Amino acid sequence: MDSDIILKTEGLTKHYGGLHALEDADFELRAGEHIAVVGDNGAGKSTFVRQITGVEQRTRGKVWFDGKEVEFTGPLEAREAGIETVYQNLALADELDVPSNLFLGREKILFNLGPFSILNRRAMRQATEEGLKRTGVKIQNLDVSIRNMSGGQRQCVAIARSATFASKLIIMDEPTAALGVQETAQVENIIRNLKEQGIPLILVSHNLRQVFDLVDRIVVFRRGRIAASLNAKEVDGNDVVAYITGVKGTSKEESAAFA
Ligand SMILES: Nc1ncnc2c1ncn2[C@@H]1O[C@H](COP(=O)(O)OP(=O)(O)OP(=O)(O)O)[C@@H](O)[C@H]1O
Repeated sequence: MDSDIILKTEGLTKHYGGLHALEDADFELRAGEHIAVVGDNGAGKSTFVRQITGVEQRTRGKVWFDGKEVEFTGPLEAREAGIETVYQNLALADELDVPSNLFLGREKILFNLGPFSILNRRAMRQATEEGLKRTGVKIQNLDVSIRNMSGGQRQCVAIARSATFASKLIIMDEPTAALGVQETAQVENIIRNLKEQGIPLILVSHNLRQVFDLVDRIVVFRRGRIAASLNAKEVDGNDVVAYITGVKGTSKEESAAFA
């Protein structure tokens, strides 16, 4: 396989009983590339993400990541391999402060005494500050518990967490769907920062303005299939909408079937 390719899927398919949510998806992501995954509601975008991140087991197909064929049995395995995922509904611990949330599940240990281990809070705080600086996330007070933060601030913590640990790939599924204008801009800046650092990204988004602002390539899903893979510089919003709705990229047989 071309060593420039970070992630590749071939014939990736997921059926839920008789429902063909994802069918034969061939997808490639290259080093440093930012790709948007777009499509109508129910087109199969999130299903595609879940098969890559080990959240579900695929029906068939192959996945290669970082030069190896992979079959993650759970999300932790994908994370350990270097894939960080940010979902719209966040997995943050309400009662904990920002550093503790950033290090949830991978705490820095000062003395390893099993369940009585002593956490290295200073090292965690320092790493948190570095991570936030690197990702451009501004959080006034790191000691405040997540419960007292706005939706946007929480989302920024989740994104900072993935950006801090992301070694090889970040996947964001609708990261700004629930955010206000300012918070959306902050998340978009983090994404630009990741691009500068050369960290590849898959961004699932319904926001075409955002997509054109941020990514190199746009992959359109329609009825569980990849309908197009477009260079963002060579197309406009009308082209993308035409693929999303099936005006373009639909075979004659499919048009006839749905006529
Ligand atoms: N766990 C599941 N069990 C059964 N059907 C499912 C399951 N998850 C998704 N589906 C179905 O699979 C299809 C694809 O759903 P998916 O969530 O991947 O779409 P999507 O493109 O992410 O849509 P949205 O933009 O609305 O999030 C839909 O018809 C959905 O109802």
